[in-house]
Amino acid sequence: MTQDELKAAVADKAINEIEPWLEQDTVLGIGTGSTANLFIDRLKPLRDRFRGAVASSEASAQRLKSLGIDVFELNSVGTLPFYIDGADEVNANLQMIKGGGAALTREKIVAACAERFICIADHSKYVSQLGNFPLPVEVIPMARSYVARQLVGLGAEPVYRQGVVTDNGNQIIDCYDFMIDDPLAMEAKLNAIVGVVTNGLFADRGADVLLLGNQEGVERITTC
Ligand SMILES: O=C[C@H](O)[C@H](O)[C@H](O)COP(=O)(O)O
Repeated sequence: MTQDELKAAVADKAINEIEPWLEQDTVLGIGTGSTANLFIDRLKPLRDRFRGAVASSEASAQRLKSLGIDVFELNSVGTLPFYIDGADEVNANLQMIKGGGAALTREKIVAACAERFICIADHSKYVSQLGNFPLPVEVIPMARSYVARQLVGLGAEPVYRQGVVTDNGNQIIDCYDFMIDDPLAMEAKLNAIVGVVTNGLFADRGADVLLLGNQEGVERITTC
C-alpha cells in the first residue's frame, strides 16, 4: 500500500472507532493535515448523526463547512468526547511531535478539551525517539530572535519558517538537530521561554489511542 492508502486506512478505522458513540449533541474535535483531511471527508455521510465539530485550524474549518458539517467556536461548547488528528512523529508512549502544518497551538488547545485523543498515522511516523522531524515552536513575532537564541542554548538549530503566519498571527521556528530524551521535561522547558506561544511536543497531553497503518493492516495501540 502507498502512504496515501495507509492514511486512508487509518481514517476509515477512526470512523469505526467513533461511530458507535455519535449522538445528536456530539461535537467532535478535528485536527489538521493530510491525514485529518481524509478523516474529515469520511464524516460527510455521518453528518446527520452528530451536532458538528470544533476545528484546530481555519483550513479544517473550511473543509468541514464545505461538507455541510457545522463548525463551532471552542468557547461555545464543553468537553469534547474525541479529538482526531494526525502527527509528524509518535513514539511508543503515544507522545508526539506535531505542527508540520503550523497548527500546533490550536491543536493543543482542542486536544486539551477532549476526553480521548485518537492519533491517526501511517507507520513512517512511528519512531523510537522524537526529534528527527524538526520540532516546531510558535512564537510571538517580536520575540523570534530572542527565542531562537534560547533554543540554541538548549541544543537546537533553530530555523525560521519563512513566509508562514499561523492562524493566531504568529511565526514558527523549527528546531533541527534536536533529538529529545525527555519529551515531558522538554515540552515544559520550551513553554517557559518568554515569547513562546507553544511548542509541537505533545507529551503532557499525548494520544490515548494510536491507529497506525502498516502493510499488515491498522494496528490499534493504547497507553494502558
Ligand atoms: O500542524 C499540523 C499538524 O500537526 C498535522 O497533524 C501534522 O503535521 C501531520 O500532518 P499530515 O497528516 O499531513 O502528515
